Amino acid sequence: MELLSLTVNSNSLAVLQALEDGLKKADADPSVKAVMICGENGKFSAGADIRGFSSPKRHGGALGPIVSLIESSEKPVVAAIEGVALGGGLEVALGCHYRIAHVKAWMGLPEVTLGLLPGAEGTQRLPRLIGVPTALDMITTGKHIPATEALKLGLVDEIVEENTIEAAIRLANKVIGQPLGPRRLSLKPVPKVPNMEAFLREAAVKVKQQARGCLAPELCLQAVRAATETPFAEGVRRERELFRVLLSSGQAQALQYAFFAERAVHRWATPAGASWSSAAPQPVCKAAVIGLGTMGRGIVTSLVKASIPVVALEQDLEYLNKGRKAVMLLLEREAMKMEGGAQSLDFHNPARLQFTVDFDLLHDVDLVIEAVFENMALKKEIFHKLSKICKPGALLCTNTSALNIDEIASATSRPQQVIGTHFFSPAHVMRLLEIIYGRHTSPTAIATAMQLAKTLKKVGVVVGNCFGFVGNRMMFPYVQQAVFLLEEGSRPEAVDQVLEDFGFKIGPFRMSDLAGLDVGWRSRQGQGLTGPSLPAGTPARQRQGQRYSPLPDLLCEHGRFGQKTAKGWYQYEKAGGRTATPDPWLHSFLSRYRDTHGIKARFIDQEEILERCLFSLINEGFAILAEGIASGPEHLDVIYINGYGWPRHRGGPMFYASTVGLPRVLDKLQKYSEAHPDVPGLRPSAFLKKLVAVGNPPIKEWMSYLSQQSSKL
Ligand SMILES: CCCCCCCCCCCCC[C@H](O)CC(=O)SCCNC(=O)CCNC(=O)[C@H](O)C(C)(C)COP(=O)(O)OP(=O)(O)OC[C@H]1O[C@@H](n2cnc3c(N)ncnc32)[C@H](O)[C@@H]1OP(=O)(O)O
Repeated sequence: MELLSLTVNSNSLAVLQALEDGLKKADADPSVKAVMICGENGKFSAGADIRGFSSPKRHGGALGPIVSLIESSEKPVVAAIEGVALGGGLEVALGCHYRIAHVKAWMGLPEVTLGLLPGAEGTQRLPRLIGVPTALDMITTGKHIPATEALKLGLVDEIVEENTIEAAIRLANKVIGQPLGPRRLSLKPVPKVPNMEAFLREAAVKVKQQARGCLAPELCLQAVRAATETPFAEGVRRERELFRVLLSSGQAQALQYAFFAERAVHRWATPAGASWSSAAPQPVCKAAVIGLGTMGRGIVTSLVKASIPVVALEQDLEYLNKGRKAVMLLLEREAMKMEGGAQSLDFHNPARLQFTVDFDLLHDVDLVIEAVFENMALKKEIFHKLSKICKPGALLCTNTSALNIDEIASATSRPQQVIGTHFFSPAHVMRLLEIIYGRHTSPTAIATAMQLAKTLKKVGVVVGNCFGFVGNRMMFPYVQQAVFLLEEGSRPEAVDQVLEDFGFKIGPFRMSDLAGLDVGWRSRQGQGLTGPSLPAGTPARQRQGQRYSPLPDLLCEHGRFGQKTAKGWYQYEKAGGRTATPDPWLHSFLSRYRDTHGIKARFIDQEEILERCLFSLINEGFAILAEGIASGPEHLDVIYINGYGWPRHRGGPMFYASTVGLPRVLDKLQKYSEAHPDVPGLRPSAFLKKLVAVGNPPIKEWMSYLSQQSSKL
């Protein structure tokens, strides 16, 4: 026997044991001259079993000593990397003396995205191999890189287009007898960077800024710093120490929950019994987008990037030309980020992207996404037209953030093919796609929309039809509380600061200025909450017996729409400016408003701001679950992480509630509700009360406490 081949697919304990046994056997057998390590089924390894980290039987630090064992082998060890080599998988490869990869393989150390750091000596070996700046970037972002880039960085020795294993065996045979010392990464010095200390200091500031309260990137940096300051063995000790800190942090649990939640939402189901397991998607070979406003432009860009031919339609030539210019600009920018540039997207080819004002050109598309503004009458008119023009079987999607899917579907002769696809702005960037089924939507339509999400590299989450669906419905009470807090004595910058310190990318007032206050104003006018249709004599701060704040309406009446008018909850340097500055005008406006309404301003502490905003949002989440609008808390959490800037390291609002403890959430809601009896959003939901009454079960058991009958769908 000249060569021993070992397979290492997932780093389960059994695989690790087999790896150790194999290596020891190879070392002891004089007929073995070299060792090749590969994966099974075309994949090297996706790293440690993530579920193992939360298992009570977890086996701490099991992989590092095996990587050392590989490296210290007296016989050359070659890694044959196919598919992926991630996390512990790449660390195993780093212990090998040579690495050879298939051209289509991907590599990375994504532990940071799970709230951890590479815990099998990867933070010490990678900087020695590819240098500190690149290693630090890979370790603190967790990004996956293609084999071609890995070759350029020196992470692999060779890439092949054909059989990786045969190529690895050839390489192993070639290097038999060559000295192994220079191939052992633990013996290499870390390549020098001019002024390493200044480099690391600057990197630490950047990492901290980007982490927004997430611990793992900072500790990753500390581990890499140890590689630059201490001998290998000391660095490994430091890596283990930091790994243990992260492993026991709540953040790692939240991030690992988020990892599995994003995969769980693929397995969608509706209360009527339709599900991913029995529904098959229809192919989408050609699509159309109606409306080239902000949303339509992003959606067209997304489709073109996913290589789906698109017909883009506007109401007249003026709007069409404006939309075309904007789409072309977006596509040029996207193409510049891609390897093949504009050619790879081929968007100047009319077979790939066609602009028109002629509805008849939609006769052969497989899917239409209507993205006109939020006006029910207009949407119904368009859907009526579509059901006459589009071929039978074409999926008719509406991009709406709140409107009733059933009412839109009622304008067509084929409601089973009508579905809501709620994109988030900018639609070519944001990962979330909320997919809303109506009363008549077919399982095939849902499966096709989910497949579309995957093709567009988005996370599709299937939800039921109600005002605001899941995301915006939970957002309403959150924003409402934020505004009530201003009435009672707080300021926009104070509220935003608390929520940004919690980890939100942007607080509710900065968000409102960015989105435009006029959007909500139009919607409230449509609902008769403000504007000319409001009955005379309606109290300023009450609607249907409930507390209402006219503050956002008053700002709109003053022409303060946010960034676009240079004034909103903040002031900006110019119309369209991005730098929010607290506005003295707004502060005195708030004082006058309180005086007018006889409100005595009080100091509101950070705890109250956080709890009233977050717990009212969470409370709505429990109501949504109880109504069967979403099939589990993970769905709500995935929506919030990917669409609303919720800090991923807090796992989403429902996971966060589970970490705070449901009894505490309930207690606080009860307290705030007693203080504000005219605010239904603070009244604890029946489902939350039930979960507390049954003893605060773990999040994965929540749905089992809902009886079938409680679902309204
Ligand atoms: C080591 C012994 C185990 C005991 C633990 C004790 C720990 C102490 C030892 C410390 C050593 C540290 C070692 C190391 O530094 C730490 C790690 O390696 S952490 C893991 C790092 N790896 C990753 O983050 C990869 C995660 N996976 C992915 O990115 C993707 O899944 C993929 C591999 C790129 C494939 O993508 P897709 O083709 O799109 O497929 P899916 O994503 O849908 O996945 C399919 C299916 O597989 C499940 N899965 C994937 N990877 C893992 C994994 N590493 N552990 C567990 N499960 C995994 C995924 O959840 C899907 O299943 P589903 O959820 O749908 O049922």
